[in-house]
Amino acid sequence: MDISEMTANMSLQDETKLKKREDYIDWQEYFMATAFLAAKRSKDPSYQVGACIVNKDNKIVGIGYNGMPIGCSDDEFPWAKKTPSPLDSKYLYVCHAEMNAIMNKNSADVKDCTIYVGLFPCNECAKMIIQAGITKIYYLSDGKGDRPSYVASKRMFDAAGVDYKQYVPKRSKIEINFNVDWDAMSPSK
Ligand SMILES: O=c1ccn([C@H]2C[C@H](O)[C@@H](COP(=O)(O)O)O2)c(=O)[nH]1
Ligand SMILES: [Zn+2]
Repeated sequence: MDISEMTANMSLQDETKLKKREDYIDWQEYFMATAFLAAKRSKDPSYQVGACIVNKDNKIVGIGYNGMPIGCSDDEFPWAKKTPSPLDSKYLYVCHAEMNAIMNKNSADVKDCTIYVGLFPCNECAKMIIQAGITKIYYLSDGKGDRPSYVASKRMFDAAGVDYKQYVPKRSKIEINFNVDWDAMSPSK
């Protein structure tokens, strides 16, 4: 056997020793990160909320973020909170992330699905979640939890048997780096 054959055999042995990566993101990290990525599309200057709906097969069936309805320009409709007239604040117009995720569904329905959200759902979203048949919620923050709207959400979820759990992330951030050196990733190099 010459040296080139030996080297070829060595690398073949090395190849067979290759194990799967260990630092991959798990399903929950993937779904919550997807919700957070969607939130980055939001134009709301105060709260960017994302939602990701997942079925029993771990397939994503809907994604949404808080934004103005179709045809209602992000530049023309208001983003203000406190205004003399309610017509000049965002509240009468903005579609919430959960509602958009449900409306954007790519499956016949979202029955028995799980929704991942950055912020605990408000009462209006709670109604939509219940009516859509979603049975589980993972939320990251319950930051507005003491407000009546959020107390009402919990009351409705408890009555309707919708399970809600705070998602505790394993890591504080997941980075997306578009600057990948694909050649350096090849194990044969
Ligand atoms: O369940 C919810 C609750 C709120 N949002 C969105 C709606 C708004 O764009 C912001 C909240 O703005 P505030 O001025 O802090 O009330 O968050 C949502 O998408 N889902
Ligand atoms: Zn809402």
